[in-house]
Amino acid sequence: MAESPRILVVDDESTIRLLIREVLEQRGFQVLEAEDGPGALKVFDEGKPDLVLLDVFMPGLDGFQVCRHLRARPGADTIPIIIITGTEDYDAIRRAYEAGATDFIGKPINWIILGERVRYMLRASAAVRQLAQNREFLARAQALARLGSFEFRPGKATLDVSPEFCEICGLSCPGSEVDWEDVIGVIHPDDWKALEPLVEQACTAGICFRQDIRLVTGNGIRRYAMLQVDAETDADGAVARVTGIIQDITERKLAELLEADSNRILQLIVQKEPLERIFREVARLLERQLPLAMGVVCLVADDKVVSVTAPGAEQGFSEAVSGTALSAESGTHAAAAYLGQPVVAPEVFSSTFWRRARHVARAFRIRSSAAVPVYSGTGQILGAVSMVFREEYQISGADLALMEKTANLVALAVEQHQLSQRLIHQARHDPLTGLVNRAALNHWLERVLKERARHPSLGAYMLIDLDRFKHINDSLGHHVGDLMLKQVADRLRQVVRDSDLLCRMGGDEFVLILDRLRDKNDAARAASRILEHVGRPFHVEGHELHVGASIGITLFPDDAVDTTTLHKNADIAMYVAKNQGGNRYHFFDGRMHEAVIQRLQVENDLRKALERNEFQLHYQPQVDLTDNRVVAMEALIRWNHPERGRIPPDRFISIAEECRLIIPIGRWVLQEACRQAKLWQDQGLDPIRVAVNVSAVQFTETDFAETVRQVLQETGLEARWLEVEITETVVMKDQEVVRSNLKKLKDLGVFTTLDDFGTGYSSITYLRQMPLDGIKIDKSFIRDLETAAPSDESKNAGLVKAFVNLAANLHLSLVAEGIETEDQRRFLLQLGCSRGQGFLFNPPVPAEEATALLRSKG
Ligand SMILES: Nc1nc2c(ncn2[C@@H]2O[C@@H]3COP(=O)(O)O[C@H]4[C@@H](O)[C@H](n5cnc6c(=O)[nH]c(N)nc65)O[C@@H]4COP(=O)(O)O[C@H]3[C@H]2O)c(=O)[nH]1
Repeated sequence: MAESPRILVVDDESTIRLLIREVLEQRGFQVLEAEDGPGALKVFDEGKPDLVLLDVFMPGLDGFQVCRHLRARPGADTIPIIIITGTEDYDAIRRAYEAGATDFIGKPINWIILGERVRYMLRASAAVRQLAQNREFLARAQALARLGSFEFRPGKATLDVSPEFCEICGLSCPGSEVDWEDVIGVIHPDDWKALEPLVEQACTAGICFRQDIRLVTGNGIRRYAMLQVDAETDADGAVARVTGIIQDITERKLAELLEADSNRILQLIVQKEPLERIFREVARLLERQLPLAMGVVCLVADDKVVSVTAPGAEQGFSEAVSGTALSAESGTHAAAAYLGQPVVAPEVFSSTFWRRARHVARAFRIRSSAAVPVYSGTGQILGAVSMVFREEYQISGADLALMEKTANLVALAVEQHQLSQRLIHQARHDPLTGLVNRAALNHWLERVLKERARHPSLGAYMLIDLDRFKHINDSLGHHVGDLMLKQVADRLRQVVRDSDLLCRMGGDEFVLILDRLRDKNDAARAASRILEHVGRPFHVEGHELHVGASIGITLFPDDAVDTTTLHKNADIAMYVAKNQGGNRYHFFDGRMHEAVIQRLQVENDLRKALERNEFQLHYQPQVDLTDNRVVAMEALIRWNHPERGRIPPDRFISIAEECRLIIPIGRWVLQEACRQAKLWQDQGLDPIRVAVNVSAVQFTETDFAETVRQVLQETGLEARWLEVEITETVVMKDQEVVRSNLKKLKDLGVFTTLDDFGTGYSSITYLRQMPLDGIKIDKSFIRDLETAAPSDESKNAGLVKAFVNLAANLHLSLVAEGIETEDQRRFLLQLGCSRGQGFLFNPPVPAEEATALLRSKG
């Protein structure tokens, strides 16, 4: 049950006090008494009454004074104090109110209404207390929600505002009233432009609105606020009052801004915008979040600050910071990057982080600063994000967290940039040599050609193709080949000037573009230097390797002004250089074109020749030099071209080899020769060996021996009647494959001979290692034998003698080819060579004639 209200009765007359007690206790109140002022204050403090009945006239402290003392007590402002005074004593009544009395009761006291009066006063004071409490709650709630309220009458120069309104706007509002002028003064001018017509409409037409605005307060700190405005109309429909709330939405707005800014920066990163532009946005993001700060983004490399982006900085700031060596004392940016951790300097001039950079701080009026390092995904420090303040500023944990966020954006941008730089580099460069590739060359050349169209000057397009590289690749493997190409690229780099462009087109083909030449001799000199550099021996994994180069040069704009034609021209010139034995350069000449076109024509026709049955085999006998008996037949291919007549093998074999058509053609030769040899046997002729020339390209196919086995099987010829002639270039190829194929042929029972012996490089070691059956001395050694008497020690005679001895030592059969005269035959016999081949005995003839020959001389 609620306790009954306590009433303090203060009167110096004890009878009055008694009477009042009587009346009030009957009505259920508790009564406390005091007979004078000091006693009243004491009882008030101890008894905590809910209402005070106070007589005005008392000795010592009178009622007015007691009333003032009571009101000054904490919590006493809402306690009803009823002054007892004379009814007609208006002066006392006025003074009682001034002293803080709630009401008065006139003397003589009307005892009947006293109780009612007290009860009413208690109820009223409870209501007032409740109201005050509500108001307090509201104010607290508004403060919590950062919500302020205001109202104004249209046309009036002031607004009535709540304390929170003032707090949000940064205004002092005495009497809860503020001038419109002051309010407009804190609204961002751009936002007021948008707001003014809305306020106008609210005042004139009662249109409600809601609007976000920016507030710029005295110390420059911006806040974001949301306004919601409502209008009340009077009975005539005219706007009587406009009320509204203002809410501080800075936190939410900054979070939204942060998200929007971050998203925009991410988009810039994805769009691969320049780093400088992205960093500017990052700095601006920081400044939008912390308007007092200046955002700075630094990149570091080689322990130095290499780039500084600070859009809000005064001129000269970036230059002053750029190049700073990283240390813990050269400013927070350098310290964060140096230490790899966040660094804060609340007071720059006493901070050790600025010890060696105070001049910068002084020059740019920096008072506080903080920085965080920018880490890459792999833990490498890329730079620092920092904020500097021109006022002293206490950097908070939230500020550092914000900087960390932006540092992540910077890291992302840098990594994305590095990645795209790498991709661009990869797309434009040859991974093996690091030189630019074909695509980049075309791009560059097109630009140069366009530029030259406006400002003509002489340039050269130089196609460099290595000689004998394929041989190195085939024999020593791709690994050695690759290392060799790298070394070639390095040597070419030494020759070129900065303004030239060196490119690897693929394989062993390089292009060098020389721009702005004085004359074509400049290009010739460059080509000579290249030949000289590339001609020196290379040392790769213990091998000493020799390659040369064939260089084709074409000039622009003289020969052509487009990339395709320039390349074609250089290719033709290179081809000519190669055909002349390589290790030389050739300038393009319009007449070369015809020759190359012809070559291409041959290649085209060759492709059709097999199916059109245009090949034929001729046979040339090998004879016993003592009695001219035919001991073997060499099959030699002929091409009967429908338009160009008979084309000798020298004119098409190498082309067929280059385009690998030699493989099907060679198989056809093998098949046809075996078929013919078997036919001769079937025709009752004495069996003889048929010798077939096998190209290096064909022989180094790993399944060559298998092809031979199949052909023998298909034609029914016994292996011992087949002779395979390979040249020394074959032996120099991939020796493992060659040895293995020779071994397989030997196992099959096929006879193998080394053709054109003496023209190549085959050493005796090779000969010993290769399971061969015979050698065939090249015709060039036979040519001058006739002029030398047997006793003469002519060079060739000596060599042939040596070959004879070598063959005997290695148990190899020996044949001499190209015997044209009787003297040569005799001489060879004297030297110990008993087998030969040549026009002296018979030129190569078609199969029918060869058959007749066998019939007559077999
Ligand atoms: N000066 C002179 N030359 C003589 C004499 N006796 C024969 N010859 C020629 O010397 C060449 C001998 O063939 P090779 O050295 O294997 O040289 C051959 C061989 O390397 C190649 N060849 C021919 N047929 C084939 C074939 O079916 N396949 C392959 N891969 N190469 C072939 O073409 C080369 C040239 O063949 P051919 O024009 O038929 O030329 C033949 C032949 O006609 C002579 O007394 N004096």
